[in-house]
Amino acid sequence: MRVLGIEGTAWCASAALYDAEADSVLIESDPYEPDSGGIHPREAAEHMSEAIPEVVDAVLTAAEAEYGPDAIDAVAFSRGPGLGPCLRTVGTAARSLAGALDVPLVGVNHMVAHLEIGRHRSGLENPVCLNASGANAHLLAYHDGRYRVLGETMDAGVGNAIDKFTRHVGWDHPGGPKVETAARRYAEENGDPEDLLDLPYVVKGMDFSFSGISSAANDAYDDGVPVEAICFSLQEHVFAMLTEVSERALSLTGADELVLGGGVAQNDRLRGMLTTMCAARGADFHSPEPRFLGDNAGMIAVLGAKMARAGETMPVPESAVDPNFRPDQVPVTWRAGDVPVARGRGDEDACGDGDTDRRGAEATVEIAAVGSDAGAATDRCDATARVRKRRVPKPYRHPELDRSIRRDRTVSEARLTSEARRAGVPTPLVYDVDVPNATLTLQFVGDRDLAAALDGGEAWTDAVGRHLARLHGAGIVHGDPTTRNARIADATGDTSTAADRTALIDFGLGYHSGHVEDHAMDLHVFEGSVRATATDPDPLIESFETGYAAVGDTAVLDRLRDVAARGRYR
Ligand SMILES: C[C@@H](O)[C@H](NC(=O)OP(=O)(O)OC[C@H]1O[C@@H](n2cnc3c(N)ncnc32)[C@H](O)[C@@H]1O)C(=O)O
Ligand SMILES: Nc1ncnc2c1ncn2[C@@H]1O[C@H](COP(=O)(O)OP(=O)(O)OP(=O)(O)O)[C@@H](O)[C@H]1O
Ligand SMILES: [Fe+2]
Repeated sequence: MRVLGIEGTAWCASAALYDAEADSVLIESDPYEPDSGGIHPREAAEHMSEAIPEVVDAVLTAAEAEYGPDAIDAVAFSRGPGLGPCLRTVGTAARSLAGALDVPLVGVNHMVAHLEIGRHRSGLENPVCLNASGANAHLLAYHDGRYRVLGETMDAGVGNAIDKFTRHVGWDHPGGPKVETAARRYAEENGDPEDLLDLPYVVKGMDFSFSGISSAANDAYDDGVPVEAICFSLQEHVFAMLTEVSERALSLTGADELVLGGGVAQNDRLRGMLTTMCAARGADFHSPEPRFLGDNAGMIAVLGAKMARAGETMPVPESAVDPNFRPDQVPVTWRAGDVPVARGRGDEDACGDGDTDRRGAEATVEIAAVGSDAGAATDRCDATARVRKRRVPKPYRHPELDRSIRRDRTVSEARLTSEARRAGVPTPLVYDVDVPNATLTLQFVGDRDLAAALDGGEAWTDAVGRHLARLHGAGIVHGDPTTRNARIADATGDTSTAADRTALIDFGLGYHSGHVEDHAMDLHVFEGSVRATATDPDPLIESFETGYAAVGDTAVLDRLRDVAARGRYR
């Protein structure tokens, strides 16, 4: 099968020919380069009108020269997300070409194409995918016929966040490559600088935010901080955030493969951090070659071929473009029969057979009976046992950022675990806090992570809802309430209520806030983790919300709807 792909969601007018038998890809692209500032939608659309026919013509001519008049078996195009006027130009071109050639039409989701190209090029079967592009940033994993969004930016796309800073300092679009060059020069000239600017580092579960860091970088520039120093710190913070959430996604799903995609994936420092993180976890990492990273029609043609083969062609009347097309709206029929990536790791038995070590995304956890050395094998996993949780240094992170993150999270985890307990939320007792070693000694709670008991676990999710409501009532935000950060006791024969046998752990991302928005974000994180790992998430989410409503403020549930709707691409 040979597919002609067309891309033109924002800046890159591109056409490609994918020959599936030979696995070869020919790409012709013509980028729009704004004279000043960022992308102007009207200018971008004008560029598409001129450039799309030219790149399509070039590819079609080359195809027919090589394969004759029947060179093309299908036409694939980017249906969204992207800028409406650009998408419409591409859609019109694709429809008329499919009509003229009398071949089927395939409407491709641009974000799914960014991730599928990594899977295709690497041969990795079931990876977690980090899309780091201009207008987007999200983590995706295949589960039950869809790519689920495990985490995403709460505001700007990662490239746009960087470009916002370069516009402020008067650099041409795109700014990302210039920041990379300036940061590299700064590192070389200063011999791996020890100091970093103190910029916002915001992760909430597997979601993250860039709006604060763009503004802080602009302010630093206005205050006279050298621009290269800002570029260096900006990269260290932004890419560490993306690497941290990727590690959380691997940990939550139990996956051991990661692929990277999108224009920002061309950045060496980002690729370096992800390589280091994956190596430390024993996971495989792949990032395709640069021509498949920034927007390009090659990835559209490759996914188009997979979709066409699975019968995912569309009649012209149904082929309208969609500027807000989300990756999780796409039925992933070309992977039918694949096992879900989200296996859930919580089914490891933390108490059995001397399995005393656990490894989360951030910390190593050792379990020990009282009186024995932490780390020694034990069968005493009851409430008298202790866990020693140590936040290990992360070699991918700049050492100063790493130190401050581990210290701050250790301190807040100790404080908030105790405060939550005083507010009536079951949490472990805190026995010891060793700040220099980022180590906590905590009471052992529960028998299993909730992640391992989700099937039919409505009573447990109801309990988590109640506990979060009580926590929020006390002005505390958990910050990372996933199914791996709730422990349940179901093997004790205990007849007390599920709420009494459900405990919250891991308050390291917690903080004080009475804001409805912050409380709603906690609910959003929990529901995201249920959706990512449960076979049948809806009843679990329903009972979670019922539990929350029974104890807490229903305005938070109303705001949750807004938070979920806002996690759409701007
Ligand atoms: C919807 C679609 O139109 C959009 N496309 C898009 O954002 O273009 P993409 O090619 O994936 O990414 C462009 C971004 O990638 C950044 N970029 C390119 N090279 C970079 C580098 N070496 N370091 C950092 N950022 C880089 C640019 O600054 C720009 O913000 C998307 O995929 O979100
Ligand atoms: N107090 C505790 N009682 C029983 N088990 C615990 C306790 N603390 C941690 N664990 C176990 O260790 C695992 C990792 O701990 P924790 O979540 O605190 O670390 P983490 O590195 O932040 O992990 P993650 O990224 O998975 O949230 C938990 O999922 C749980 O199984
Ligand atoms: Fe893109």
